[in-house]
Amino acid sequence: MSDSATIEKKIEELEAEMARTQKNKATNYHLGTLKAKIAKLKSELLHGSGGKSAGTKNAERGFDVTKSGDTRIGLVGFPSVGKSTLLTSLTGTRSEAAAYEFTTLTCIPGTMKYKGARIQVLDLPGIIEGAAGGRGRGRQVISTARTCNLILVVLDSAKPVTHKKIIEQELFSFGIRINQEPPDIKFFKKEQGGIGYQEVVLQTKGMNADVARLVCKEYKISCAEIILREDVTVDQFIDVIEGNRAYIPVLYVFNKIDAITIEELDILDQMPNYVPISSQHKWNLEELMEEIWHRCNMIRIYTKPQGQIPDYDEPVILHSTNPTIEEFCNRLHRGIMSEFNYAWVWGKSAKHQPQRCGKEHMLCDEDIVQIVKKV
Ligand SMILES: Nc1nc2c(ncn2[C@@H]2O[C@H](COP(=O)(O)OP(=O)(O)OP(=O)(O)O)[C@@H](O)[C@H]2O)c(=O)[nH]1
Ligand SMILES: [K+]
Ligand SMILES: [Mg+2]
Repeated sequence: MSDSATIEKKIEELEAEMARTQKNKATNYHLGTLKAKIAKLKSELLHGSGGKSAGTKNAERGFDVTKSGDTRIGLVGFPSVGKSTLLTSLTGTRSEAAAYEFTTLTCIPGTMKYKGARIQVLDLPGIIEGAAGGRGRGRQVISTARTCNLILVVLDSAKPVTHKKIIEQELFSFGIRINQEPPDIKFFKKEQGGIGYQEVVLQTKGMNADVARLVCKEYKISCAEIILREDVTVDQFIDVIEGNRAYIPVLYVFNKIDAITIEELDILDQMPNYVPISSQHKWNLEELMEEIWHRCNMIRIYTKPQGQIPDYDEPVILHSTNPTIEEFCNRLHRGIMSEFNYAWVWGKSAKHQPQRCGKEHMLCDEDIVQIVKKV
């Protein structure tokens, strides 16, 4: 048996053992150890023993496409669901589309402009079950997906919904955590002093000091400080120890709605996080772009040169994770910060119109900013 087959067999055995083990207080520790063992083996399967996590090793590179624009989104899905047709509809960049599977064999980038933002869209080869484990170009596809700010999981409306689960599983096993925030856990290794464990919030999902120690033991960590600041699962704790998880929002795109009945469409329409479209007929693309805009968490800042009206055509795009004046200046052009004195701000973030602000001030969508330089 090959190495990977041996590991897969071990994982299967452990998973079977987990399924047999009743969930209760007495088995909690045992389940924690099993989970840690499985996580470790899976990581070994993906990255070879030594078990370093996804994305760090050179061998684990995605397609070599330079990042451009204000944000990056990736099209991930089974073959022939219409990813390339969608890229062409959204960006105007032609990516070959055809009725046979695996038409696209590499990553094709395009750019779509929306609300003044330049959004890089990556068309990717189709993936199938087992992609993360090394089938086809799957690993390269998912490595590339890890570099995106948003993943569009493209589905064929007429195909079984199990496809969605399979794609999610593939992303998951490559360390991508979809539509969830990184858990609020502080974890760092120390030179000595054993395992320090603190709960800031009452734990109700299986975590406690003993489970934490058992999991650490599995990872051969003997000295570390652990502070749980929210109610977390053992899996979330393992994610933090493994490190290198990518927390990425996902939007589900149901394509080819022209091929289903109105009744079927009504059902799809009620699902959260879904946008039904037809990329071929360009149906509902406006709603899709609006949803993309929301999930990319971008904000538009208009610049106002002294004595002139603001430039509404070319907003500066910031990510709402870091919407400071300093970031705005750096986006305008490097070097501006050395001349920065203060800024006038109009809009939602200003307490009065305009407000005089320093570089730490947090901006809101559609604020107007005028930079005043040192004299
Ligand atoms: N009816 C219908 N067919 C579509 C739609 N979008 C794409 N197609 C068709 O579906 C087939 C596959 O489209 P592609 O764009 O090549 O799909 P893909 O996901 O890029 O496929 P791979 O690159 O092979 O993974 C083509 O025959 C398209 O014309 C749609 O909205 N409705
Ligand atoms: K195709
Ligand atoms: Mg394609």
